[in-house]
Amino acid sequence: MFSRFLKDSNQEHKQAIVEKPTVGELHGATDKENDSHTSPFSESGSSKISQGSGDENLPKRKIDLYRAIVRKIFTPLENQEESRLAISAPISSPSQVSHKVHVEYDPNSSTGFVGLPPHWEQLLLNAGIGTQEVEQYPQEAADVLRFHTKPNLPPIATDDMLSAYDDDCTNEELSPVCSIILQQDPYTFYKDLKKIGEGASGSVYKATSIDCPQHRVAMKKVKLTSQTVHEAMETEINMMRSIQNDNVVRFYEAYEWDEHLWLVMELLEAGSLTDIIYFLMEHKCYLDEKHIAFVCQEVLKGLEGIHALRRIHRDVKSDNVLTDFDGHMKLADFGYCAQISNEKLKRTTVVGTPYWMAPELIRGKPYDYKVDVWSLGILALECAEGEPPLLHETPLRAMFLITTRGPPGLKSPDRWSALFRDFLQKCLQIEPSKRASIKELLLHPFLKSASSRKEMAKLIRLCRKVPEHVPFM
Ligand SMILES: Nc1ncnc2c1ncn2[C@@H]1O[C@H](COP(=O)(O)OP(=O)(O)OP(=O)(O)O)[C@@H](O)[C@H]1O
Repeated sequence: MFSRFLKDSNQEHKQAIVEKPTVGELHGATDKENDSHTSPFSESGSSKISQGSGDENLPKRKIDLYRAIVRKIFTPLENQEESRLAISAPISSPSQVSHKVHVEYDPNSSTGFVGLPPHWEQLLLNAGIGTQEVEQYPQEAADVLRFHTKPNLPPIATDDMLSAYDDDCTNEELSPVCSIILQQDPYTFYKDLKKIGEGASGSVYKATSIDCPQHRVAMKKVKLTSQTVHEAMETEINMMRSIQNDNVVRFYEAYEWDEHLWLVMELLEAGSLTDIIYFLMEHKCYLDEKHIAFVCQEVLKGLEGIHALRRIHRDVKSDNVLTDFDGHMKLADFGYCAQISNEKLKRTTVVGTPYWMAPELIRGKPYDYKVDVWSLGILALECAEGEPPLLHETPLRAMFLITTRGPPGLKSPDRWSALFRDFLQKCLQIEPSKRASIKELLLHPFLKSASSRKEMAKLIRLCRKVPEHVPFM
């Protein structure tokens, strides 16, 4: 879901995380002192390393930057003749970057160097990634640039890395998706459409079945502007319809009509977890640990169902956790979901927000189910602090920091239980093999502190201003 990304880019909710009362203290809370807003990563917070030069320093800074890149990213070519070749795009994958892009120093050129793709230079500068950082982490800089400029997701890990779910895998063949897309006008079956959300690809409406008025649904309407859009929707439909899990939004049917595709699904009328988190932030409040444990438990159960089908969600974040007024939490948005058995992923769509992304994904390494575990850890931090780490950074710099710093953590760890800290630490391991599996996390003692669904429903109703005794219609 891109809506928040757009909002974030516009800096609309750039507020420092403050020490806030818990949900239990929502009423009558006293203001507490703000945390100093340090980087959630190690001591060298981003503010300390960002290159703060003004415009007057730009030419020098640019040349320094190029020099760093020439020296470190593009390994010197042994063949002198070859190294004299200037500009030879296109940009290749990072592992071959030195073979495809040759750069040489030219004191007569306005910038100092030739051969560096200009948009790379501009991207680094705009993102505030400084010379020293590039020098220190040349390969990471190359990786994030490659990912940012050519955001094909890296290949999924090969089968021998995926033993975790082999036994209970039910990777059944699905009927072709086109056979379940009805070529009919959805208005024949649904009425009272009311817009409830807007996504990157279209709008989402709630609606009522004409035949069965108790049956209320959510309908995502996407304009079929190209074959790519059609294929992306087919992927989403295919993923959704194959997963029957209480913690995954249910797919009902799809219609193709009048150059639009309509995806009809279960209605989660209380909106996204982001809405709950934002409401609490507006009231200088955050989720209690028991509510965070509940969220983690529900997301883990959803992921367990997805992974059992050898699929990876790849976009776990609060925007994609939908809620209802009975306290249910379900994973939504399968636009990025991937089927493990596909040896090479063919997606070419621009990748969404990077703040929840696992380091191996950004670095273009083969990856597996553990990317969802990392994102769950970021989601838990988001619940605790109102937003994911690095949200104040540009996406490119955030990606760079995710790959170069140690795992993110809580801003004020002392305020949280040892069990929660341990849970986070198990999710947020840089090395995927050291990261806990979904099964291990489902057994983690932190989840024993989870609130009941009823308590969660109470909080959701409070945040959405729906009285407890009123059944929601
Ligand atoms: N099943 C649903 N029930 C209730 N609300 C929903 C449902 N699905 C989506 N929404 C709401 O509609 C909004 C947009 O959803 P959508 O999935 O289109 O977002 P997106 O991920 O940004 O878009 P896209 O998939 O096109 O990238 C969500 O933020 C959510 O609040």
